Amino acid sequence: MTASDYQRLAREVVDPDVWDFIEGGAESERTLRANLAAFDRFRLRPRVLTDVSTVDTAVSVFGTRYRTPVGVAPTAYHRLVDDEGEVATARGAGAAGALFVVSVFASRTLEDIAGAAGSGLWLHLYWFRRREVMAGLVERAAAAGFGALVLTVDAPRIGRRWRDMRNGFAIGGDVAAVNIDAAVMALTHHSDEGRSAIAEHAAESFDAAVTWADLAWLRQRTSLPIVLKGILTAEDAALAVAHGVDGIIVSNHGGRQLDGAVASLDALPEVVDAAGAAVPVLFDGGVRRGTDALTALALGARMVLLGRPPLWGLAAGGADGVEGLLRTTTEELAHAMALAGRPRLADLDRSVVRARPGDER
Ligand SMILES: Cc1cc2nc3c(=O)[nH]c(=O)nc-3n(C[C@H](O)[C@H](O)[C@H](O)COP(=O)(O)O)c2cc1C
Ligand SMILES: O=C(O)C(=O)c1ccccc1
Repeated sequence: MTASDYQRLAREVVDPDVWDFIEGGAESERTLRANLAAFDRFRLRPRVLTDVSTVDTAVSVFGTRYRTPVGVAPTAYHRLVDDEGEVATARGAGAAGALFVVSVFASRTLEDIAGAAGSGLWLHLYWFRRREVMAGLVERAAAAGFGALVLTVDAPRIGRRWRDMRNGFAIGGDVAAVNIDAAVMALTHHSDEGRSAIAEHAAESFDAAVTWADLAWLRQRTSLPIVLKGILTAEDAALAVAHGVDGIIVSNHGGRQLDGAVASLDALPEVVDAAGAAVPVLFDGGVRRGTDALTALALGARMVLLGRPPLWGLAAGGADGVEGLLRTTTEELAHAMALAGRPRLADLDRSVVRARPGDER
């Protein structure tokens, strides 16, 4: 009935090393915990007698309408938890009318995923040293009907995730990043205790030298909207707008990158203020309930994305599990909107929330 029910069911069926990979964060996992705790420092200010007989959760981004502002964040290798992988996720998200951001490390082809999608898909990219690999992906994404590109900018290298390093975590069996040249991917399958194959692969293949100026290269290659994922400061939000990006995702990568980084929710207001009305600001990190989504939307997010919860849904029940997880969270949001006296997303603004008494800054 709730995300935590899916989490409990998923834990029973997922391999323990894969579970650590999904659930874990970087280093002391302080930012991972902070993402969740941040929501508890806000309280809601309900209004009454506003006619909440119908509640509308529909939202448009880049000209596409979604039935819910709760979408799926990019997460790698869905076949680790379900044989159909991203194809099942796409079916589930489509049935819920939700956005699905497909990871460049998806374990099904972009074309198969697009064939199963019933709602919008965006493609996430890391900046690879081999730019021809990126160029090829950008072309395929456009041909397959993806609606935007999401460039993740908080991972010039992969965070130190002690759980994965202790486990010698590697992508095993017949799971693979099938959209990327096998030669680029070889390292990902080599398991060695004390090291994470994913981190080693990234060190080889990601270009840590990219800067704002390089965005022009990507801009030149596509007419798709470009969204930067992993912005946590007003300074970088202003630079993003100045460099012509079309959207921003406030994110600390689910606490998997810079440990000690600000909780995602705490970064949201300054990014929204710096971006102004210029570009949509989306949000991820720690959203587990409808009231969490309501809080982030009230602080200015156009949409909220879920990282781990859809993987719980997928592991627990395939496409139906993803759909159920998204529907449940959306119903919780609609319920909270009704009880808060704000039946439309356009009614959500900062007057919906206040700091918990004792936590005023
Ligand atoms: C298993 C897993 C894999 C992920 N893979 C990617 C990825 O390939 N690219 C990316 O930008 N973010 C990736 N992320 C981060 C998510 O997109 C998202 O930022 C984060 O999970 C949101 O936090 P939440 O899990 O608290 O909802 C991954 C997260 C998890 C848990
Ligand atoms: O981005 C991540 O969090 C992540 O886990 C990952 C997965 C595969 C390749 C690179 C990073």
